[in-house]
Amino acid sequence: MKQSPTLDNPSPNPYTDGMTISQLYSLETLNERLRGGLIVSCQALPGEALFGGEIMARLAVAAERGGAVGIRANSPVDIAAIRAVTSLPIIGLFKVDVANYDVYITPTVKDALAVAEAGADIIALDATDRPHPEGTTAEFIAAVRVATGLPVLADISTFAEGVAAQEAGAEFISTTMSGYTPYSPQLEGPDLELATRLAAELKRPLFAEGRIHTPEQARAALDAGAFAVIVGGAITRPQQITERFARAVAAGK
Ligand SMILES: CC(=O)N[C@H](C=O)[C@@H](O)[C@H](O)[C@H](O)COP(=O)(O)O
Repeated sequence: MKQSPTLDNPSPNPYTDGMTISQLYSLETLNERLRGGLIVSCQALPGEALFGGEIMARLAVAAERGGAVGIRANSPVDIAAIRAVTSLPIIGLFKVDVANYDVYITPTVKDALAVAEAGADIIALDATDRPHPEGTTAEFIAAVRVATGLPVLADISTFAEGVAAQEAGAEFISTTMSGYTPYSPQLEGPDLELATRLAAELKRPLFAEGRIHTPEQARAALDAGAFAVIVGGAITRPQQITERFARAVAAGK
């Protein structure tokens, strides 16, 4: 039986074999491994109680043991720490603020290269129609694919952005940004309507992501046609989970 990697007994790390940017998985293998599965996003920003690569690595190990088929992670430090303890596919991103721009998920080619060098298998980036610091959204997607040699996951907020990202060459599309651009619906739960419409339209795999808070919602996203689901806060952000419980408890006072 395959032993789950642990912090004390990590998986072999292909990124220490003298390679900088390398592809652990072919696109075909990534598709096979991720199809129909749960990807767990392990993220904490500076200022959050769980911030730090070692803690994110522990969350990733817990997610793998629980049945996750992939991990989504932010920053080269966190990605490298997670890469050292798991061989699950990693969707990597780098949240960086750029002056005068609203986009912050892997906004430049330099950020994408840092994510690739840390050991990510897929580069997640903002593929909304908002201004990007390095050319149009389509030009940026193409530049990241060429520079890193890795597949791109386009974080979009609308149907049109999803279609445009596929046309620009993105290998995967995710509904990540629905609710986080001023022109997309501001829903409390997941945007399952967007997932349904895009899954029916796109040839490339569509991930449902954003505010999936229950196993039932995750299942509903797959039933709506999503290729896989990405769940973050509901699994890995205890402060958010506590806040929901605390609100519910307070409501009964
Ligand atoms: C909008 C944005 O910046 N989303 C980020 C993308 O990486 C993360 O903060 C989210 O946690 C992730 O998308 C998963 O979503 P949720 O935590 O709701 O399950």
